[in-house]
Amino acid sequence: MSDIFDLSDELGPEKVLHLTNAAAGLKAVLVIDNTAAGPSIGGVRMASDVTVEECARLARAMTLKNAAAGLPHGGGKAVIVGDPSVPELEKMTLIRAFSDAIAEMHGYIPGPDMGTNESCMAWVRDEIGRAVGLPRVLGGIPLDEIGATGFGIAVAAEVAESFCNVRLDGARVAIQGFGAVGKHAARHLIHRGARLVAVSDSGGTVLNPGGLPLAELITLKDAGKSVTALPGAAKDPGEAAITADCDILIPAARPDAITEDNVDGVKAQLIIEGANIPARAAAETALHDRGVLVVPDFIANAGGVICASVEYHGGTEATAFHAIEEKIRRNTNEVLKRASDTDSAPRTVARALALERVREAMGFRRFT
Ligand SMILES: NC(=O)C1=CN([C@@H]2O[C@H](COP(=O)(O)OP(=O)(O)OC[C@H]3O[C@@H](n4cnc5c(N)ncnc54)[C@H](OP(=O)(O)O)[C@@H]3O)[C@@H](O)[C@H]2O)C=CC1
Ligand SMILES: O=C(O)CCC(=O)C(=O)O
Repeated sequence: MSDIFDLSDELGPEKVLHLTNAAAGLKAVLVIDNTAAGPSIGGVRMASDVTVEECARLARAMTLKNAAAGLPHGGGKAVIVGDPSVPELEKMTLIRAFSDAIAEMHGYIPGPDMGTNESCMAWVRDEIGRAVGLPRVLGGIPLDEIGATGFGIAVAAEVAESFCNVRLDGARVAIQGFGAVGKHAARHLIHRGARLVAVSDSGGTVLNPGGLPLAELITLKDAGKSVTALPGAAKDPGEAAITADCDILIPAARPDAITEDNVDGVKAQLIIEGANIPARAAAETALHDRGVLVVPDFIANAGGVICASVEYHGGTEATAFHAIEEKIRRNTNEVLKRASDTDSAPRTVARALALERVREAMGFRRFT
């Protein structure tokens, strides 16, 4: 970064905080991007190689996502440097130290993201009194456990059927990342007639053109194993899910999974972005130019934050699913229709729609 304000533009970030606590081994970053529409909501990511830039890009994605979904919340995100699979006591210490460090940052409401879950959010709430994606016993709606985002992905895919040549019934689906988003997206797409042909996690990829067994894959993950432990499937140690022979690709892991280097190998005709910022801009442009329909992250994966917002405002699980279905169906349809009418990339249209809402909200502030 050549200038410390390189990350800034007219929207934000409002705050970029480095949080450290040597005694607890804490190294974390919080980015509150924009709070014009209300206090920011966004997940807490725990991974060994997270950066300030990744956090800022994710926080901006939340600003756009929350605005596109019409939520009374701005965007923020936090990252904690660390291995999410450390023993529970170690993880709890880190999460509690992180919570303590953000206690006064009332413009940020933490939720779960990669490497954190409902229990982590319970520890955050215990420390500072605010968090979403809480366990049921605390009155929360455990958004990862119920698969709020995966459900929204399937709704987006259903809408996308009308804008491309892919039919969910019989479609071959490849999923990168088999965590909270990936496995529930798989479940809901299979329910709609699709066949899972490739799945990956950090251990590698398993492939079977005849279909992979969802229940067995989930059992392996629940037992702390990699999907590559599945017997009887072809295996690849790397990122073969991205270039697998399939009709629908769901990237549901880390940012920048689809790049200029692998985009030519992508065979899917429809990509529903489950992860945040899973494709480099140039790669997404190349896909659009080739006629591949890409439903952008902040439209397709809004299920989690819609659920989080419903929880924060006292709603029920049933209300959350209703809101996810209604908002994602309407937004995906609006974005894909406008994109088709104007021959534009869906992301261009979606961004304009979200920015319009953020700017309108900013117009009500004393300092806009
Ligand atoms: N949870 C939610 O509601 C939402 C999540 N998202 C985004 O979706 C993505 C996934 O989140 P979530 O499912 O919650 O995270 P989880 O931590 O539950 O799962 C992440 C999955 O990705 C896998 N993974 C990590 N690195 C790689 C890699 N290089 N190649 C393939 N797989 C990999 C992990 O493997 P392993 O199991 O081996 O660790 C794990 O299966 C993130 O980008 C997140 O920001 C977006 C909206 C909402
Ligand atoms: O607040 C949450 O945990 C869910 C929202 C989120 O982080 C996301 O959509 O990426």
